[in-house]
Amino acid sequence: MSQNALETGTAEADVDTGSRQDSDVMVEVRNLRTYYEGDGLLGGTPVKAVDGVSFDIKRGETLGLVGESGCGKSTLGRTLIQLESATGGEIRFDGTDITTLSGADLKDWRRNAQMVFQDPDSSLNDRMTIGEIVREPLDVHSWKTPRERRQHVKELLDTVGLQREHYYRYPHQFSGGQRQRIGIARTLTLEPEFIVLDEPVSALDVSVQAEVINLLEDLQEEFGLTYLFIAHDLSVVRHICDRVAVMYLGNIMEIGPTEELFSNPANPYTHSLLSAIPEPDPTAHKDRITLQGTPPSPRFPPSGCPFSTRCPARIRPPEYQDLDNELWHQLDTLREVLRERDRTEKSVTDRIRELLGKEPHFGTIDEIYAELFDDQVVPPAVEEVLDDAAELARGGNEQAALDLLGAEFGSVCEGHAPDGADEANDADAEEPVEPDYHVVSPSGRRSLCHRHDSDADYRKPEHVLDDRHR
Ligand SMILES: Nc1ncnc2c1ncn2[C@@H]1O[C@H](COP(=O)(O)OP(=O)(O)OP(=O)(O)O)[C@@H](O)[C@H]1O
Repeated sequence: MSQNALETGTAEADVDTGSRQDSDVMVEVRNLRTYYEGDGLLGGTPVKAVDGVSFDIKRGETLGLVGESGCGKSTLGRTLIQLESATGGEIRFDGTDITTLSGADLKDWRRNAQMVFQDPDSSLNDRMTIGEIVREPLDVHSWKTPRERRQHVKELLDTVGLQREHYYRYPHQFSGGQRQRIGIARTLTLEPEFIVLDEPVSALDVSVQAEVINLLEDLQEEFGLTYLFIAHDLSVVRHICDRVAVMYLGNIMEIGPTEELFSNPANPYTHSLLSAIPEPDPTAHKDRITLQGTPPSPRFPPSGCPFSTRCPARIRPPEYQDLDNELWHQLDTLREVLRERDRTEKSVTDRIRELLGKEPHFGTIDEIYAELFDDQVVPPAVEEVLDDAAELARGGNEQAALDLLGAEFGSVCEGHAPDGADEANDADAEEPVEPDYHVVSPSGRRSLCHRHDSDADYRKPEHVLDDRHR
């Protein structure tokens, strides 16, 4: 935990209010979107890597960013320091919207924000000495005299636990951990205030990871740094981060103080993610939540809540409240299977197969039904819908089958994004609209889920998830 956060004590209580007046806030992100333009083969549909996120980062804190591979963590980190251009929204650093900077202003600002990469080798040129590598940003910015630059670099080598003599050596003469230290020294040359750490220890041996983490913590304290810490390893995140943002399909699903979020998650996606952490005590009872299928393509995100297609706590329509859990799960699986087939058809390979008049290698709808429902007692009302959907699918109209199943078994989760995120994700909106997250704890922790809606009488996510394992 950062010194700053410890000293401010109560500061976390208003951490997610998004108040522009809060002088402790360094970075304000509002309705940020970063899309990668599609290529011609996929009809020019952009990849919505970051799709309308809003959050603050406080000065001196470490904000963790977690989520499955491909959910947009790196893109978000890269956009925050303008290595990627935002498609829309705002990123305010100390009040200045940096998405509007260009030319000399942007170059000047870049000194304040740097990035440490997962693979130090990618940022270390093997033909340059360590001194040259670390000094390069100073040269680019014509910082002071060459002599002062050399002196500064040698001091930095000291600071990151290397030796001054290393100045004249080459990257290949160093171990992975030392190379990451070199990358960190280079990051520090221009005395940035904000650093994006993108999986900074994932590529290192476990024994070295702790050393580099300790170094990052020491540097934060010494220089008053603010970190965005992107990581897969949730135990490292729990150790180092003051707050955590949980990302799914380009959206932030939950954000709040680390310990609280880990010990009492609110969002169904956070529950799922945390349930995958191995339990140190093998006798402890813990149910792993296995999510169905793979995350949807960020080119074709689902309507409504981004997590709706895989959410184990998806809200049911009132008439199916009492349907057997297992059967409900199988109905969800059927929809996911049909969606996957639909999505797969959108791949380049299948488009080509289609053009060549070849059949995709899918099982028939009857085979899928047999696997899913042969062991189930299916009430007549459900059976009727299933029969109609099967008929449509057999006729080659799987999208119509999906629509029918969606109309019958779908719910508010698929109809609307929680709390105004529909508007937040409206790429045509002139002004950024901040999604109105539910505040789920006195600390100001926020979560994006219809089940938190106090106007509706929904059961809490954790109760629904508990039931699934009974
Ligand atoms: N330059 C690019 N052009 C097109 N699509 C991209 C580009 N970079 C990333 N993507 C896509 O954007 C989405 C988000 O990728 P990103 O790397 O930001 O995710 P991530 O959460 O950091 O993943 P990982 O944990 O695997 O690094 C993915 O679908 C990815 O394929």
